[in-house]
This record gives sequence, structure tokens and C-alpha cells, in this order.
Amino acid sequence: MKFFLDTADLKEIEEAASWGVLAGVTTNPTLYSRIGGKLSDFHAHIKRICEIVDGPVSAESVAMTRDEIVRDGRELAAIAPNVVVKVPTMIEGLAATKQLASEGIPVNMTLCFTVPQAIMAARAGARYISPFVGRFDDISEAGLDQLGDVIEAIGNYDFTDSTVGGEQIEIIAASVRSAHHVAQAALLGADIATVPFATLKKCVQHPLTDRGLDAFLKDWEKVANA
Ligand SMILES: O=P(O)(O)OC[C@H]1O[C@](O)(CO)[C@@H](O)[C@@H]1O
Repeated sequence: MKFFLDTADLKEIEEAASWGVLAGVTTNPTLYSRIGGKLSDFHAHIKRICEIVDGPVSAESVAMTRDEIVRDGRELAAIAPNVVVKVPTMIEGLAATKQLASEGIPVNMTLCFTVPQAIMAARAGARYISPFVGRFDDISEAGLDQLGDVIEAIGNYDFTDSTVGGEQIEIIAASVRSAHHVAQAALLGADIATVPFATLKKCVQHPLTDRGLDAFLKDWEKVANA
């Protein structure tokens, strides 16, 4: 499983990229607004992220009709070769995805919650599909079970004929809120987990690692003073 960072914060992206584990970034309108982003700077900001990250960078269209989404998608894709256009899973989004995919523009279908939505996204030509985990948990449904169902269903078919350039569709576990979500996403076989910075940090931490490190350092002091 690959790690994407789920943020629009350049400092977080630079820091995570320096760890050597970052394979891509996903942004969304909420994440951009959280860093105080302005509409007029949006394209420049995505360009900056694309320069930092050696991998796909998802930038979301907020348009609601197929024509507008396609227009947005073309503009976003022109920012950098590693831009992936994020499109909501809805009828207009499917139609736009079909068009963008036919032009060789990779699409990440977002706000995907169910198996039928995921299969339709794949049929329309999505290169990435983002089933949400945490938002199911928020409404007391098992987000990880839903993720598992999507992975299993997509795995039942060969969608390479419908994605950009005949590439393999990748499932991005999205709306990930904890290291437990990350672990389970990997066990379920998600291709990618897109993870907020704080959660990514938690993924490398464990109290037994800290305790073991303390003990090693104390014992090494004894060696140094012997
Ligand atoms: O439910 P949350 O934590 O807001 O996460 C929303 C998810 O939607 C996405 O836009 C899907 O890619 C991600 O940025 C994020 O993982």
C-alpha cells in the first residue's frame, strides 16, 4: 500500500516528503480553505504541491455540470503532468470522467461510498476511486467493511479497458482518521491510503518503540561510561 498525504499544507507536504514514504497528495476544497487558501491562488498552489511531490496530486473540481467539470479538469490537468482531477461520484461527474479519461486526463472519483458507485466510477474510466471510511463511522456504519466491499468488488473485474491508458485502477482509502484505519486498509488490500499529517505521524509511532529506544539509550550510556 502506498501513502498519500491528505492536505493542502505545503509545510506538511515538504516534511512528509522528506521521510521518503510519500507517494502522492490529495486535496479537497475543505483542506484548501483550512490553510486560508484564496481562489485566485488555487492553481499556483497546486503547481507548488506538484513540484514538491513526486507522484499524483489530486485537485478537486467544484463544478456541478459535466461541461463545467470537463473545463475545470482540463485547466487543472494543464497545471502539471502529475495532476489528477478529483471529481465527485454523481451522474454529471461520471459523464465528465468519461470525457476526461478519453482525453488521457486521470480522474480520482471522490465522495464514493458504495460498491455500485465504485463500479460505475470504474466503468466511466476513473484511474483512482476514493471510498470514504471515517464518514461512515461518523454515522455509526462500519466504514472499513464498506471499504473492503469496494476492494473486493473492483477486484472481481478487469477494468483496464476503461481507465486512462489502460492502467490499473487504484483504490484510495479516504477519510482515514487513525493508524487503525491505515492498518485495516492495508490488510483489506487498498492500493493507497490518503492520510492526514497527524495520522501519518502516528503510523510510525508506538509506545513500545519509545520504551525500547529509552532502554537502548540508557544502556548505551552505561557502555560509554564503563
Ligand atoms: O472525512 P474527512 O476526514 O473529511 O476526509 C475526506 C476525504 O475526502 C477526500 O477528499 C477524498 O480524497 C480526502 O481528501 C479525504 O480523505
